[in-house]
Amino acid sequence: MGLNVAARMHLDVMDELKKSNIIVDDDYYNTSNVLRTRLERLLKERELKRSLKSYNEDVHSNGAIDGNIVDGQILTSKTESLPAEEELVNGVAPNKTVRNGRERQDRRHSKQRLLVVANRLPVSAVRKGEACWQLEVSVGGLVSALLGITEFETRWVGWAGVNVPDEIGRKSLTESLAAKRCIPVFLDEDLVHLYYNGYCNNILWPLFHYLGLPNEDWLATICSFQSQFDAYKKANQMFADVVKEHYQEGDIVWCHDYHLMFLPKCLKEQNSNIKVGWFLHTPFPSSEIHRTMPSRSELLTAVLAADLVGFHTYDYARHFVSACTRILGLEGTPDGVEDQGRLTRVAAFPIGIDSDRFLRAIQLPQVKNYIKEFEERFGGRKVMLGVDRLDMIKGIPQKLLAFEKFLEENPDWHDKVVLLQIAVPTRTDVPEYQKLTCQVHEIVGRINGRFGTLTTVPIHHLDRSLDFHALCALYAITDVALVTSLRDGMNLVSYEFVACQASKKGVLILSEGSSQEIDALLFEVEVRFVLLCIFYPPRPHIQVGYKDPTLLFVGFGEGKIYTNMTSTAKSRAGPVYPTRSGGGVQGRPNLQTGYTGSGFAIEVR
Ligand SMILES: O=P(O)(O)OC[C@H]1O[C@H](O[C@H]2O[C@H](CO)[C@@H](O)[C@H](O)[C@H]2O)[C@H](O)[C@@H](O)[C@@H]1O
Ligand SMILES: O=c1ccn([C@@H]2O[C@H](COP(=O)(O)OP(=O)(O)O)[C@@H](O)[C@H]2O)c(=O)[nH]1
Repeated sequence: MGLNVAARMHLDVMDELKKSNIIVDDDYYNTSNVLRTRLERLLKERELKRSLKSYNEDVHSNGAIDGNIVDGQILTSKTESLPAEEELVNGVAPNKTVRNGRERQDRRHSKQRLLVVANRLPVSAVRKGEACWQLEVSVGGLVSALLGITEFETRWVGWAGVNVPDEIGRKSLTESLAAKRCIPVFLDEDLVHLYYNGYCNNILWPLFHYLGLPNEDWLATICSFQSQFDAYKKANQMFADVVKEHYQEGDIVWCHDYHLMFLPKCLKEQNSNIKVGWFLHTPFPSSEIHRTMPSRSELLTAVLAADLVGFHTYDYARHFVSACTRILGLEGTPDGVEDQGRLTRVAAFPIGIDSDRFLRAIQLPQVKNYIKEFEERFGGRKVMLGVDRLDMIKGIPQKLLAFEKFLEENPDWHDKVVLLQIAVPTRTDVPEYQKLTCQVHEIVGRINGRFGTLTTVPIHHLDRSLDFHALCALYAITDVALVTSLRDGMNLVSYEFVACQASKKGVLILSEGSSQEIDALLFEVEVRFVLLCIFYPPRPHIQVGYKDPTLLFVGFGEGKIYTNMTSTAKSRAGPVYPTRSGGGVQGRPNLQTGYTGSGFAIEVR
C-alpha cells in the first residue's frame, strides 16, 4: 500500500517550502518537470515507507503508547496497548516508545520539526472537574486528513473548542494536551463569538462556498462586520503569539484554513526567517466573489506573506491568483504571485485519507461484529448512507427531498430501502446552522410520517457522530452512499466509503458540487433519476445512472473507481491518469470521467 495521501501532500508542501523560493516543479501551471518530481517522490516515498515500517514495528512490538481512543474519546490517564488500526493516535501521542522496559527516543526525534497551526485541534476538550479533562477526537475532514501524518516531528497549535477562563483549568488542560503534542490557544467566549461564529463561519465560510450572506441576517452582518473582522485579526495574532513561544529555529510552520488567513503575516512580522505554508481546506471562490468582501485586500496580502500557499485543486489556486491580480494588481506568474520581486508560490495539493487505516479497520473483530449487527438490523433492505456535518454546504435537505420523491413515485420500494443519515452537529451557535437543523428535522419527520409503518421508517437520522469502528462498518454494509454537497472543499467521506467497500462493491453517488450553475431543483431531479436507475435495471456492467455526465458520476461495483487520492482505490483501479491539478482522470475514449468538486472521478460505462 502506498504512503497515505496526507503524508504525500505533506511531503509536497515540505518540498516546496524547503525549496525556499528557488525552483518549483509541480506548481499549478508547470508540468515540464513532472517526471523528475515523480521519480524523486517515489524514491522519497520508498525511503519513508521503510522508516515508517520500522517505526511501526517498534510500536507494535511493544504496544505501548500513552493514551488510548475509546469511542472517539482519548482517556488521558491510561497507558494501554493500542489496536493497530488506531495508529492515528501516533499523530497526537507523546513521542516516545518503550522497549524492554527501557524508555527511549524514537526515530522521529531526528526528523524535521513541524508546527501545524489550525483553528481546530485534533482533540476537543470536555471539562470533567476543576483540573480534569476528557479529550475527544475532533470530527471533521481537516483533522481526519492531518492525523494521517506521522513522518514529521509534529506539534499542533490550536483551539481546544472550549472556554477556559481560570488559571487552574488552563494549566491542567495545557498539561493534558501536551501529552498529545497539542498546544492550546485560549480564546474567550466573546472572541469565539465574533471570530469563529461570526467572521469565519457566518461570513468567510458561506462566501467561499458561493452561498452569499444569510438573507435575513445580511444587514446585521454588515453592521457587525468591522468588530468581527477586528476579532479575527486579534485571534490570528493570538495564534501567532503561541507559535512564537514554541517555535525553534528550523521549524516549518504550516497554517491551515480560512480561520487563519492573517497568520502568515503575523508570523513573518515576528520573524521573517520562519518558513511558513498556508493551506486552504475549502474552495477559494472566483475573484468575483472575493472582491465583494470589504476585507478582500487585507486578507490576500496577509496570505501572501507565506512562502507557499496551497489549495485542494488547480481551480482554487487559479482563483486565488486571479484575485491577487485583479484586486491587488499583482503579477501572477506560472509559479505563483509576485510582489516587488518577492514570490509567493501557489500550488494544488489535493488532500486525501489514510486508506490503510480503513482497510485495517474493516478486518477488526469489533468492526465485523458491527457489520453483522447492521446486516441483521437492515437485512433485506437496500442501505443508503449519508455521513455529513450538519452544514448547509452538504446538501442534506436536497438529499432528503430527492429520497422523498423516490419513495413517492415507487411505492414498491417503501419497505425495501432505508436511508441512514449521520448528521454530526457542527457550529451550533451560528443561527444559520440552527435553522438548518430545524429544517432537516422537519423534513425527516414528514418523510417518516408519510412512509413509515408500525415497524419501520425509511430514514434513520442521527444528530451525533459515530465512533470510528461503527462508521467503518456502516461504510462497509452500505449499498449506495450519497455525497450530495452543493459545494465542498474536498469531502473525505467519499474516499472513506470507497476504502471500506472492498468486498461489497456498492455505489457512490456524488453531486458535481463544484459547478457555479448548480441548481438545487435540477439536482434533486437528477438524484431521484439515479435512484430509480440503481434499483431498477440489472446492475452488472450497465451504467444508466446519469443523464448529464457533468452533473453526476456514478459507478457500479463492477465499474472501476479512478482517483489519485487513495492508495486503496488506486490499487483496485489500476492505472491513474492525473490531471494537471493532480486530481481526477484525463479522458480515455471509453471513459466518461471528470474531476468533481468532491474529488472523485468514476468510470461510467
Ligand atoms: O472545525 P469545525 O468548525 O468543527 O469544522 C470541521 C472542519 O470543516 C471544514 O473541513 C474541510 O476540510 C476537509 C479536509 O480538507 C475537506 O474535505 C472539507 O471539504 C472541508 O469542508 C473546515 O475547512 C475545517 O477547518 C474544519 O475543521
Ligand atoms: O460520525 C462521524 C462522522 C464523520 N466523521 C469524519 O468526519 C470527516 C468529514 O470530513 P469531510 O472532508 O467529508 O467533510 P468536513 O466535515 O470536513 O466538511 C470524515 O473524515 C469522517 O470520517 C467522523 O469521524 N465521525
